[in-house]
Amino acid sequence: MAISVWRCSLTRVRAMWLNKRCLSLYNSSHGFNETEIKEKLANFPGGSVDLTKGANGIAELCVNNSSRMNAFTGTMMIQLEEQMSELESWQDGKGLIVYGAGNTFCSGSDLKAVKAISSPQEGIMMCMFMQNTLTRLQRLPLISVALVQGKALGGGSELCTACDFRLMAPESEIRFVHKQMGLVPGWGGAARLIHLIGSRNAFKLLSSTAKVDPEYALKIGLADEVLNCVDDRSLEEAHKWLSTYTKGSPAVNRALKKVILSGREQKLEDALRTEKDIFGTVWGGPANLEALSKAAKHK
Ligand SMILES: CC[C@H](C(=O)O)C(=O)SCCNC(=O)CCNC(=O)[C@H](O)C(C)(C)COP(=O)(O)OP(=O)(O)OC[C@H]1O[C@@H](n2cnc3c(N)ncnc32)[C@H](O)[C@@H]1OP(=O)(O)O
Repeated sequence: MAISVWRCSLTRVRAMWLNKRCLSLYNSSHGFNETEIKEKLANFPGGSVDLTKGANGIAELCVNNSSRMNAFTGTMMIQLEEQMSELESWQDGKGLIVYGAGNTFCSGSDLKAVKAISSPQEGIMMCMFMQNTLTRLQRLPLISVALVQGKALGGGSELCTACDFRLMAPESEIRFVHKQMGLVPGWGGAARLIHLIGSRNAFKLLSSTAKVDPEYALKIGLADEVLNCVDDRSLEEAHKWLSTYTKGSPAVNRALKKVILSGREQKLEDALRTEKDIFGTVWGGPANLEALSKAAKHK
């Protein structure tokens, strides 16, 4: 009995490890040493990244370092990565809301930590670590939405581009300030921004470091909705907005996200084949059989 439990958990750990390797961009073959960068990041503590998984299949991920406008310390970067593993294996999950504590979103990486990680080699390691994590966020089998209140700056603006959708509260702003810091985005924000708003608009935002307010974000397709509320009520509003898209069973929602991801990331022929495979996982499944038994009419 004990041996079979041990074997089972070993298989689960191995599956999680393989899953993570598949979903990430960089591994040891790219010169990436995750253990080394995690040891380095652990030297910069403070704040937390808190995950709450709701019984309705919607999780909330809170970037929480309010005395520093929710800047990412080293330990928060590690926690964000760990929360991705938790969400990847959440079979009942359908949606995710990413938001910041204390009515602001996130002011990027903690400048105190960044100063201490100033060699290009270490910078690249941190960049690979965060690209891996944000790529895993983007590839979660959940519909993800960033709730931007207050400011999303630097790495914070990059974080919000890793979600499927962005909701902006009144008076909020998204700002790619990297150029003013003598940098370019490094957490994958430039590549994702181009996909979202096209290279001309992305070029303008990155080179001007302009503040993007909710109305302009909506106009260029960076935001999906401008909310009416601020404070705690905006989280409620975000739940309501997301619920329009997460109706139905977790299995169908997750399958839907997978076909969107393959269409987004793969060549057309490969995406079509993936779509066929995913279709096979829901055809004749419980949700499909239930809908057929009701002889649904879509009036
Ligand atoms: C690839 C990502 C990229 C990288 O790491 O390579 C980055 O993300 S670089 C970081 C980009 N972010 C910034 O440069 C933000 C700098 N901060 C500001 O511009 C302002 O603080 C602002 C606009 C976020 C807020 O201004 P406001 O006047 O409303 O508040 P305070 O300035 O008084 O801020 C309160 C408190 O928070 C500390 N703070 C804010 N941001 C950071 C940060 N990124 N790292 C560390 N600490 C931060 C700020 O210093 C204040 O603390 P205090 O002890 O009172 O000085």
